[in-house]
Amino acid sequence: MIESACNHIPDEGENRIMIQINPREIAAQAMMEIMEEGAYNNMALRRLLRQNGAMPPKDRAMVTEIVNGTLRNLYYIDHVINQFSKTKTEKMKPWILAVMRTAVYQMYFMKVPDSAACNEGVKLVEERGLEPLKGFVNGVLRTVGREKENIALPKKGTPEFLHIQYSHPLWVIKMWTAYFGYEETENLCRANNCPPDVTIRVNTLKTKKESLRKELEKLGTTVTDGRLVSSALHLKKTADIGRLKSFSEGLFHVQDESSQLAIEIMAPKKGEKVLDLCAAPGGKSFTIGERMENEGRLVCGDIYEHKIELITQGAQRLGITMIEPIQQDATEFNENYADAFDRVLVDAPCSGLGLMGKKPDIRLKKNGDEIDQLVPIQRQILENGARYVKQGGTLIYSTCTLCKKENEKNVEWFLSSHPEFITEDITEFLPKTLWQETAEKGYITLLPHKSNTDGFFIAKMKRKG
Ligand SMILES: C[S@@+](CC[C@H](N)C(=O)[O-])C[C@H]1O[C@@H](n2cnc3c(N)ncnc32)[C@H](O)[C@@H]1O
Repeated sequence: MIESACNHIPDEGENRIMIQINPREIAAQAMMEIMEEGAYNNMALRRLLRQNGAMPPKDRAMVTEIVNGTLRNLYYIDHVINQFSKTKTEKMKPWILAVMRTAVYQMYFMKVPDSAACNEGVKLVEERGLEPLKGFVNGVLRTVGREKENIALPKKGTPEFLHIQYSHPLWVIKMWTAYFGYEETENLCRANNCPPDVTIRVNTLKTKKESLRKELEKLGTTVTDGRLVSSALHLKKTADIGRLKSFSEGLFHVQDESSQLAIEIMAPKKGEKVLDLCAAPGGKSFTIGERMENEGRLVCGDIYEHKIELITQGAQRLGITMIEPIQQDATEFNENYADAFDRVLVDAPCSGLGLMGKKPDIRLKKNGDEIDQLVPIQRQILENGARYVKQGGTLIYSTCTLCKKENEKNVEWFLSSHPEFITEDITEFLPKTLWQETAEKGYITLLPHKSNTDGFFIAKMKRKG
């Protein structure tokens, strides 16, 4: 038999060539793809970690920490580099910039000795054939290491200070200080810079919270209860979630408590007819299906065909058979749905500014222009969604953004043009710590530093009977 390279299993003790994968190189590569090629942070990371699957867990964790941390602190890091480098960051070669940024992150935010971060950075420059720039990188990084305590920052109390100190886009800081005030904005930005827990929703169709908790704890994961919703668990020190047996068995799905709360407020019931108009990748649909005990009708639409597959796969894993995934553009009216649903969810496409803690690359990829394009789409989807609600039925509007134009203003606009809808007091669904005056008026804005969730907006409206 001819033995192929694929089925040859080496004997014990047979010499094997071990290829060392350098986690710092993988991190810099991810940064280059995210910043230069516009790759999504989580996708670039996932792909590079998969391609370098031989890396031990400790190194995988290091790559993730360097990439997420560098993105989370990018404006600050660039501010530091630009203070000590004659060539400014926008003029640097992409690889040099990726190496410098990740090295400064290690020096300033991880407990990596300056000399190690600097030497490793210089090695990465050499290995990519950029030898002539070794001296430059070495010089800037050593100065950056020496001058840690002497970083000049914009004046405290200005938007520019928050922009650099907490690495959030200046336009967002200006918008938030106008909405929430300076102090609240500072607290919000600070909370966005703390690496978030992984939050999951227990699949109540398949298991109980306590038995899942025990299973996860056995693997060394630290598990704590949700703060807003009883079916939520927070996980720390968890391995790659997707590889857990409990995940493949469909005992939970990953979902922030803000999204779980939106469905608590929606309060779907067993046997009802429910429509989720912007459903992919399916998180809220899954929670709805579980709450409905898999009985009734649950139509889940999204405009993108490839995303429909995510809903189908997730529902299969979780054992939610009632879900009817469908590709459709929610801005177009569907006559078949008119007055047909007890509850309709419009979890609208939005600017995502509430996700800056979890997805730090959002800070770097938006400039605010998209907001004016999103508002008419959100309104059109709301307009159609309203027509699908039965008399006496419920309409939920939610977004994962902190932007009045997309949130409160849209609800105000909707109510002013739809006298057949009224808002519903949602206080009963909120823990006391989250009570806000607006809850009585039917809506709530979740701020990460107050609710320990993503930034999120939920409004509940009822069609008069
Ligand atoms: C905020 S995400 C929804 C998240 C989802 N509800 C969940 O909990 O997993 C918004 C979704 O709206 C979809 N979308 C954007 N424009 C749409 C449209 N015109 N019609 C339907 N879906 C749309 C996007 O593809 C995206 O998946």
